[in-house]
Amino acid sequence: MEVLTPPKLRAENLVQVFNRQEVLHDISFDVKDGEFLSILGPSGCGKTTILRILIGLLEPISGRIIKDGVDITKTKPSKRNMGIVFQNYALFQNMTVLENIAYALRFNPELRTKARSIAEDIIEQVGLTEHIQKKPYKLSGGQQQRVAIARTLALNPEIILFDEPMSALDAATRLLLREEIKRIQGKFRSTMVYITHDQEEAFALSDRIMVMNTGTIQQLGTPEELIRNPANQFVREFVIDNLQRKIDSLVKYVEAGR
Ligand SMILES: Nc1ncnc2c1ncn2[C@@H]1O[C@H](COP(=O)(O)OP(=O)(O)OP(=O)(O)O)[C@@H](O)[C@H]1O
Repeated sequence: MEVLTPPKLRAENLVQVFNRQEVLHDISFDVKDGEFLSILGPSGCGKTTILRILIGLLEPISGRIIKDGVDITKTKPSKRNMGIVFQNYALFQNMTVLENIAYALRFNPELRTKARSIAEDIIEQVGLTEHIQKKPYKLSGGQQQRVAIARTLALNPEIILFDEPMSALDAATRLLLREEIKRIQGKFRSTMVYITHDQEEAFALSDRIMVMNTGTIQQLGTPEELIRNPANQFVREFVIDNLQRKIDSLVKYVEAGR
């Protein structure tokens, strides 16, 4: 007999209003344990608002957040066992890489006594050992973002949320960091929710993609389902046509070099 376990995370009928404008219209979705789910959509469609509600920085006007079957809608962010990686890294510039990570651990009673060794271990795992005593401003954008990811991983959260973590980086660094995130997910098996407006990034990283526009879910499916069976005109244009244009320009570029 199949045992029904609740999803790792469930958003139920979320509604959000800013300045009397409804920006999220009855949003419901599940994230499975160990899944990499991207939320993909154009600027202003409500992606960051969903993320802020998931982590507890914002209370929805109505709707619930359920983690492992437990209602956490009113639980403080620090008690949700979730981590977040922001687009601007949010590192302390006056602290070294090691101090940045160890500092995050100081607030966790179970981890604080082992802060230094946990920090050193995680820094090694993301390949930053040679930079361990450097201040963030001495590092490239990609390296700084790896420090921010390491800091989140060090706290061993069950769920990691990413808010457009690559948007400040150049194309080559984005590719490298994308590989790094994929590797980290394979290794740590954490559940990840990743916000992006970049179709290629969502397709490269995700088990499933939730496509949004103007505060509504347009489609939620695997990359293959989206390609084979786009739910509507918006998904066709925003996702499929954009990807096709990228492929076409790549082909032209390669042919021009022959
Ligand atoms: N604190 C706020 N006060 C007023 N309006 C807000 C606030 N936060 C977001 N909004 C509005 O809510 C809508 C959704 O914003 P949100 O930041 O969630 O979109 P997004 O998809 O993450 O966009 P982007 O990719 O540009 O960050 C937008 O119209 C935005 O202007």
